[in-house]
Amino acid sequence: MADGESGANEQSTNDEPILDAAPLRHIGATQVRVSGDAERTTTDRALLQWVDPRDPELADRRRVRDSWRVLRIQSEFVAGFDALSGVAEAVTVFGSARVAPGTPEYQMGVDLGRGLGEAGFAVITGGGPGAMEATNKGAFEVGAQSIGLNIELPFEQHINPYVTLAINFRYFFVRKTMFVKYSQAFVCLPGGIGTLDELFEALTLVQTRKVLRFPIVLVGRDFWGPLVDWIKNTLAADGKISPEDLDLLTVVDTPEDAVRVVCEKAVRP
Ligand SMILES: CC(C)=CCNc1ncnc2c1ncn2[C@@H]1O[C@H](COP(=O)(O)O)[C@@H](O)[C@H]1O
Repeated sequence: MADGESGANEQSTNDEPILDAAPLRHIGATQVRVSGDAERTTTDRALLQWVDPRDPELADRRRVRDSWRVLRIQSEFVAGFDALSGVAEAVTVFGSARVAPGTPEYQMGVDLGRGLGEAGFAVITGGGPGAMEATNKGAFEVGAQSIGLNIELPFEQHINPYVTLAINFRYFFVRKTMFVKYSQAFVCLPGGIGTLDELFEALTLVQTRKVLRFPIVLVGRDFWGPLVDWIKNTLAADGKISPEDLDLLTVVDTPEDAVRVVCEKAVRP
């Protein structure tokens, strides 16, 4: 039987509640499911698992499971909408999971969270460590709503302790919808593949005008400059994007500048 399609594996992730939306009141509280099994499956993995359709038993099992899976996906959307419906003005911040506390990059996240919080925004992050934690910390310290949209991962994962509203998602694509739907702007701190994925998803939505007037701010000119140069000198020069698409990104040097750009460009009620 293919990994991720076994009843035992399904059991291990699906007995748990889909999400915990109750506010966390204390630093140190966590609401995320953890597992000591480093190789446990995840719901996303089970969904995307390839199954040999020439094996009639497996193919049949997949057909039935995938049909029912739709209801689980639906319930995750419903629960996410429900938990976040009261969020008024928010900014989503992306950034590396690997930034260590005490470093200048971590401090940049803290300053960004503080600045956004002081400007009246709730802050939404992926709820994980590194830049996510730093940003939630800054928001938390100034009493702003500090939201963490956590994702089930195949290894042990804790939501960071500075989140006041924690939501645990099984499906990446459901979680990504929430990042966009409940914020007025995206700010990207330096990051890796996860951050780039989130940045380019946002860019695509703005470029195709699925999302209107949605500033995307990149903090750290040294880090982001070469990527922006490549976008300009290769993508635009080669006609793969329009020259005006370059205006979709704003690169700044400091968290203070990022907050200023968000305040200038985001649509606020
Ligand atoms: C130590 C470690 C790898 C923990 C991973 N734990 C995570 N928890 C929550 N969101 C995450 C995590 N890893 C990646 N992401 C998502 O991808 C981005 C960071 O990925 P990266 O480090 O740039 O590529 C974040 O904005 C977040 O939304």
